[in-house]
Amino acid sequence: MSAAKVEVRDVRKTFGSVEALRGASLSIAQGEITAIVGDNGAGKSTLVKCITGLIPPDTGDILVDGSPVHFSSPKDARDHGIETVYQDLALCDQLSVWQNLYLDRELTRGFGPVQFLRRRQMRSEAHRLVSDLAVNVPHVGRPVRRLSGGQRQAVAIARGVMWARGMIVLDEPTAALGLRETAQVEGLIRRVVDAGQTVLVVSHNFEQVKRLSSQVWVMRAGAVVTGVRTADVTGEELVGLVTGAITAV
Ligand SMILES: Nc1ncnc2c1ncn2[C@@H]1O[C@H](COP(=O)(O)OP(=O)(O)OP(=O)(O)O)[C@@H](O)[C@H]1O
Repeated sequence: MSAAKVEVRDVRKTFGSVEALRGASLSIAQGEITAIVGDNGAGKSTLVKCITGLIPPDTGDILVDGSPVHFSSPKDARDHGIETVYQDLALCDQLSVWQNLYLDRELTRGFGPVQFLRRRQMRSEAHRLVSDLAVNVPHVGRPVRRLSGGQRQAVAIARGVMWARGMIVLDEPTAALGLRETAQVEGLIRRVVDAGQTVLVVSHNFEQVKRLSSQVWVMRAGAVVTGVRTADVTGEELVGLVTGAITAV
């Protein structure tokens, strides 16, 4: 299945007495970069976790390409074409770039219990992907621990591109990066969309949201309070929408 288009309708989630989501709704358009912004505690991570199968909503619907889905694990979301790049990146430091790209999804050949890794094929396909996306890594055989923060983020995104069949979710993709590496990762995110994927990005960086996204949803106190085309809003207005100083543009 592919996840070209995702819709969230009236999703609620409570943790004990905390209402993390109190009826959140939004839509994610195919082939675009959609951003979610909001202050600390607004519910962004919780909403993203519901979309990516990490936690189930209490009530409400998530629709993938128009059909309701019920994810009980990230694997369910992946089976629907949704790949997630979490802030911790989930890379294995001692393994190489290509081994990380195939982590837990290694290509094998053989019969029954006797399986061999297709190392050469994985390495060459990893090399092709990294070249096609112009990922800035020295070579795919290099251990990930020897890469910079930006290069590690790029490897994690490339892994998402490799396995996604429709949508990639990026949680604060450049939070830990300097200016130059941020620019490189933003370039990569644009190429992900050029390669036909849909991107959902959570970011605290309003300038980045302005540079990257076509649509932005604003969350406040567990609800999605407004959605605008990014071109129609200034950075200042975005800040106002997030804080509640303004309610519409
Ligand atoms: N596992 C949990 N147990 C209890 N409360 C939680 C849990 N996860 C989130 N919350 C609460 O739900 C609310 C929304 O949190 P969430 O992490 O979704 O916000 P956020 O917008 O992603 O914030 P931030 O930008 O700080 O990451 C907060 O009040 C938070 O404390």
